[in-house]
Amino acid sequence: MSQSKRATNVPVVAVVLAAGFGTRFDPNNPKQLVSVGGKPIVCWSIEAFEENPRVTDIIVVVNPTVRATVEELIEQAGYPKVRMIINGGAERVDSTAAALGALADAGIPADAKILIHDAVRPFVEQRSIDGCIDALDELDAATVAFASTDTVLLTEFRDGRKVVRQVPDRPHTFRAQTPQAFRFDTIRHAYELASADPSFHPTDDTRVVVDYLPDAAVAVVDGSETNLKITTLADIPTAERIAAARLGGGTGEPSARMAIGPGDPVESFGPSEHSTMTREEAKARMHAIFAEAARGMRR
Ligand SMILES: Nc1ccn([C@@H]2O[C@H](COP(=O)(O)OP(=O)(O)OP(=O)(O)O)[C@@H](O)[C@H]2O)c(=O)n1
Ligand SMILES: C[C@](O)(CO)[C@H](O)COP(=O)(O)O
Repeated sequence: MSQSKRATNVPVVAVVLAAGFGTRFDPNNPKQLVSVGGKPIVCWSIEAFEENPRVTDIIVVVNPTVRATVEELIEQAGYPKVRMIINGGAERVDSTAAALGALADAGIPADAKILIHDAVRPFVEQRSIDGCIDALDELDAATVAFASTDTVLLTEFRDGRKVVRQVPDRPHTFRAQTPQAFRFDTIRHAYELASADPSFHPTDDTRVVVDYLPDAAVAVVDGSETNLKITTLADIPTAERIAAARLGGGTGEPSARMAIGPGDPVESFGPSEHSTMTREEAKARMHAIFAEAARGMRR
């Protein structure tokens, strides 16, 4: 655990991955744009990080299908921490790689804390976000996860049919959730190593670290049943129930806390988790710092 020397007062950047095509949901109705509780799913996810005072910056990863709408939603809401919207790639891993490239181009410090989140997990708890940020003071990687209540079966194909290969002890099995959090240099290094392997198609970022940096322990941070990933249409009624509970019978409109005015101070990009800037200053800083990355994102 040589991480004890790592700085704690560093930028905390949330990467919201919204570049998927929702093939299991409805490819003609991008799930990240679907409203639950009257609010688009991608907005719930962005707001989870806007509302956490320790998160300094947010970047949103999109695909061409949703780009214009996501841009409009962000513009309308005026999310002050959103620094850039970049194009993702064909698979989730490509979208993460695009975000890491943009952050490198922007000169993000090596020890920055990067929280990578599925846009389609709209109800992540603040305690899980905080847990990730705290865990990175101890280890270079962390994932939110929820203990499995079912026994998990590892399977394989044998003689043309699927059979059980192994039954791990249930107390050791967890369902991976997001955010998954890393020191920037750790996840960059893992992705560099993985990029040399064209047959590697991980569905999450933790696996990239586990497979390519086996010495880097990944902390497990408490998730929740409500940190649901909206995968198919069948998840929508559950999502509506969670949204209703969150909104406490309200309208589903963004909370007063989100209605940040142009001159209001906000927690913003900087070397500190505690620095404040006005929205204009934050935007100006964004343009300066991310100019290079912005050119790359429009490739
Ligand atoms: N090329 C991709 C694929 C996925 N994602 C994001 O990764 C998260 C988790 O992915 P998943 O639920 O699998 O979403 P989709 O890839 O959209 O769904 P499907 O696999 O059914 O196509 C989502 O927020 C999705 O937008 C992404 O940014 N870029
Ligand atoms: C990252 C993830 O949310 C962890 O549960 C998940 O792996 C993402 O996508 P999937 O393709 O639906 O597994």
